[in-house]
Amino acid sequence: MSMLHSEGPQSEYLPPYKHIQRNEFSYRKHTKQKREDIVICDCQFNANDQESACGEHCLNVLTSTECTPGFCPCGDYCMNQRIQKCHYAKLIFCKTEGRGWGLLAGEDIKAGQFIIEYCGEVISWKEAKRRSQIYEAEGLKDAYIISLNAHESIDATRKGSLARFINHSCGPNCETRKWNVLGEISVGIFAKQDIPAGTELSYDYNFEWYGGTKVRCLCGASCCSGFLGAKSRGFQEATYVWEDDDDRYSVEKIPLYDSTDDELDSNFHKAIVPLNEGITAVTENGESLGSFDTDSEMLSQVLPINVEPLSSMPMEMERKSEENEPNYFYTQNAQQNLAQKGRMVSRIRSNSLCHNYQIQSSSVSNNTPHYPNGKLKNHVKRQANVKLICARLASKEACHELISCEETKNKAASRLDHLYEQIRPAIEERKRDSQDSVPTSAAEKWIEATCDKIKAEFDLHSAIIKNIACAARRAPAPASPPSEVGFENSAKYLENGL
Ligand SMILES: C[S@@+](CC[C@H](N)C(=O)[O-])C[C@H]1O[C@@H](n2cnc3c(N)ncnc32)[C@H](O)[C@@H]1O
Repeated sequence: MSMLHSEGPQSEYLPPYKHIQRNEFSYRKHTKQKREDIVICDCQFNANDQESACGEHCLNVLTSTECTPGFCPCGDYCMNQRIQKCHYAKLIFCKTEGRGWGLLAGEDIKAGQFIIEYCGEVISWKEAKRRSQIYEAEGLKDAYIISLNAHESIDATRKGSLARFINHSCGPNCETRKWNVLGEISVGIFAKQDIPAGTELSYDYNFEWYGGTKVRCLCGASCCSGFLGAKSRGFQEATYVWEDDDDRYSVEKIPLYDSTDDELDSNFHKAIVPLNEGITAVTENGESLGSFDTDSEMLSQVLPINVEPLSSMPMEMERKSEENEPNYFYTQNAQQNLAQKGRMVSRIRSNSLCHNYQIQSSSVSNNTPHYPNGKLKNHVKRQANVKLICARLASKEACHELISCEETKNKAASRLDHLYEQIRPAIEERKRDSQDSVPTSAAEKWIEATCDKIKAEFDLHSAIIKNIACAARRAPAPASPPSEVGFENSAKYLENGL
């Protein structure tokens, strides 16, 4: 691996990370795709028709599933293996003003085109929460944890692909989409619109904000919500800044950053830059600084970096380097201006919003209530605390009944979540075309599971009411166990009342 050093004050420090092009599974094994789970499409390669080899009509493409090599009838011509084969768009790595590092399109990108996979370590949701807190305590300002599904996240903080550098915008030109790739879900970054070369790439993080200092969003979009994560419920409940007639910019209580506090000592301005296959570093004059090993472990290179503030969004930049470079680092002239970034404990939700869909995971609710003035109600869906209720019930039988109802309800909820995860890629892929993209058989299963869950919730609540209400009525009488099962006669009573 060749190393380049710069002692000049014009370069800047980038915390090192390991560059990976596949998700790493640290807490569980990568799911091995079973033969019976492989769907073989009926496409046939026709040299005169580009779309024939797994284009948009391919059965697998329609369900956001990549074809499996060795099984696809189109063989090497199959165009539906972009994520697994890392068929990424050309990208330029750059320094932005106020938002740290970013990625630019290194070529014209078409609407709908796959750009790059968001790779990192696949970790459990619990671990993601734990790491977020550690990163915050360590003073890490940038958030790189993205949600993968209801139970897992991708952490690109220490290991990741170049997608980790794509910044947030409230009016983004890209979006995340989930794809089934060889038995696992992958998060791909796709263009929402045609993106000219040199434009900064961005997507809406849909931050799940749950603490830490609020960070002002510097995306520059006209529809900017003001802060990273401002649309998330956690943020709204904490600040009430998200109202219809909103005056969110006048919320004095929200601490903002003073960029002068964030300025680093200029002696420390070095670039330790991650490099991967096909990436070439260039100076602002387009002069190549060399190419680098493709399989380097810790991709840390020290490059001279000059930084220029980027004035407008989207950032149209002049390409100063040679054409036909696959990927490269772009360096710009300018003043040092370190990112005005804030600490936050947050996770980026990748496409977890279902927009107009009726189908949604059991834990998602679109019906967040508002007061008539548009202000968000502090709405927390209360869950019955069965343990607490049981602790106050004298009858073991009553406890068993409640616990069993709760188990049924939990099973129904996790079945619904599981089903939702299966159909989510199809829903999210085609969110603008309604949920017709979900196969009828899957939709039927989903409806059945939803009914089961509603019934289980109803059963639990009626069991609670039955046991508490009857017990309350009988409280003055000496305790006597019920003789028959039935609403009146099955009264299991509270020891002390609730
Ligand atoms: C996934 S990282 C993106 C890459 C990051 N800019 C870097 O230098 O590594 C996300 C972090 O970038 C910063 N960021 C991204 N978009 C931003 C925006 N629109 N406004 C302000 N900061 C932003 C925030 O610090 C955020 O936590």
